[in-house]
Amino acid sequence: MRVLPTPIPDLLLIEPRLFGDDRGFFMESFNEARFAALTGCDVRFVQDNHSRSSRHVLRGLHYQIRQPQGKLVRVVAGEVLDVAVDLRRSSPTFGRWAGFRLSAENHRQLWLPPGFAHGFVVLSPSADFLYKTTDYYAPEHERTIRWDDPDLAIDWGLSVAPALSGKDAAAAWFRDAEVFP
Ligand SMILES: Cc1cn([C@H]2C[C@H](O)[C@@H](COP(=O)(O)OP(=O)(O)O[C@H]3O[C@H](C)C(=O)[C@H](O)[C@H]3O)O2)c(=O)[nH]c1=O
Repeated sequence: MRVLPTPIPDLLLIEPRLFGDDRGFFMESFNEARFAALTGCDVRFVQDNHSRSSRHVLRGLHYQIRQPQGKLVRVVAGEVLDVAVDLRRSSPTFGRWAGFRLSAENHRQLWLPPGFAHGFVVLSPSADFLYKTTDYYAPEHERTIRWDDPDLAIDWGLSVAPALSGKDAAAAWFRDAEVFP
């Protein structure tokens, strides 16, 4: 397992160690002790999620303002552009975004600590997105920010309009969003 730095210091890109042979491959997709040793993050995951989306579906930007969730995300089929936005007002990278291609081919994972908005857009015909969270889903605390917010100016690499849920189509502007201290 390798931990790669990102433009936002607390966001970590993780490359698990792959053991390939003539049958295919094996990898430990998560190892608590190794994760803690390599990231310095001693976390407890309480929920595993799995979503499947077709090309150009964009889910996000989502976060929980209370019971904020740390997320360890990965793709097991297809490819996405995964985006995190720093919503911690005290952070030197407040309002900054960073995007990473996660795919079944590169096996890369992204660790987002609590305090980030998260979203992804599907680049392949379909994508299966798996992630662990450090707190439970709490819809009453969920907040959304528009994918196309002009102040964030996220480059999703899209040449067509994304497919959004009603909730995401009606998301808040970043300037009006509740953020973290
Ligand atoms: C997130 C979640 C959803 N649900 C139910 C609620 C809805 O009836 C249905 C679909 O929910 P939603 O449209 O919010 O799903 P996504 O758009 O994939 O939301 C997720 O997408 C972005 C990328 C994230 O980072 C968050 O983890 C999460 O907000 O699943 C649950 O029962 N438990 C859950 O943890």
